[in-house]
Amino acid sequence: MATHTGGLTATVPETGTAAVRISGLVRAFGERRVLDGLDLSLRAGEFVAMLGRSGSGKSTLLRALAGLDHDAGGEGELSAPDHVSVVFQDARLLPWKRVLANVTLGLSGADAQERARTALAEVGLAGREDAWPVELSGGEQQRVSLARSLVREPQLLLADEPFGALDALTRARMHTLLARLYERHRPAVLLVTHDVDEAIALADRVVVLDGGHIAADLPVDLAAPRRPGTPEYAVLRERLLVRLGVEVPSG
Ligand SMILES: Nc1ncnc2c1ncn2[C@@H]1O[C@H](COP(=O)(O)OP(=O)(O)OP(=O)(O)O)[C@@H](O)[C@H]1O
Repeated sequence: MATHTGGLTATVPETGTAAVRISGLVRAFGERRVLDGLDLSLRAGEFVAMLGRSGSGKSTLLRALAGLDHDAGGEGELSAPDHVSVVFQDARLLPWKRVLANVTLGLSGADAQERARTALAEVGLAGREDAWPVELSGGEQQRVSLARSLVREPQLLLADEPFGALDALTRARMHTLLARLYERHRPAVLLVTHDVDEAIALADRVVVLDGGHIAADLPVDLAAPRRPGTPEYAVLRERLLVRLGVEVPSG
């Protein structure tokens, strides 16, 4: 199956090995080519974190992958699975629906409610099904958003700075939760983050978007648990920071 949007070709992968295949992707706003011949592939079940300076085009890429960029008339090829789910920085829950109804929204099947309850239990929110979104903390709302995504068993989970608005302690808890959910469900994940440590903690590979293309693509070959403080961790962290244009003090 293939759909065409302007010059951009979107297709469903033919094999189970590649969840995402992007080749020569161009996305321009006016004269400005935000994505400029971008190539990127994700294997099925692979967890990739994407870093990049503000305005480098990370959200633009995610929107294209999620099929949300209706004006995309760029060049290149983009191939993504049928079942894609997106988690944003804000949970985007419908305030007039209770928690369970937010998770079941758009779900079909007689067991939709039961699946939603299971997903809520997985993110630690059993018993909060009847709460209104406004009654939940930011971290709890983001957990509902994760449950809403995972109950759909996506082949590809796109996450756009999902923990960026949370405090450090809640963020650390969310890392543990996401790692556990990933192990259980095994979607391919593309996580956009500004946090180098978050990228190293969670991903199999970290890519840096710069100048409209993937400027660095580094595997995270660190033994678990990945703790800051080991020489290998420090080397990878520094390479990424340098690639992001952050001055790293020597010595
Ligand atoms: N609809 C649009 N119209 C015009 N310009 C846009 C549009 N969407 C994005 N851009 C521009 O494209 C560039 C990349 O934006 P994008 O949101 O993808 O960056 P980002 O890397 O996600 O940034 P941040 O890390 O700050 O969230 C920015 O300069 C932005 O102004």
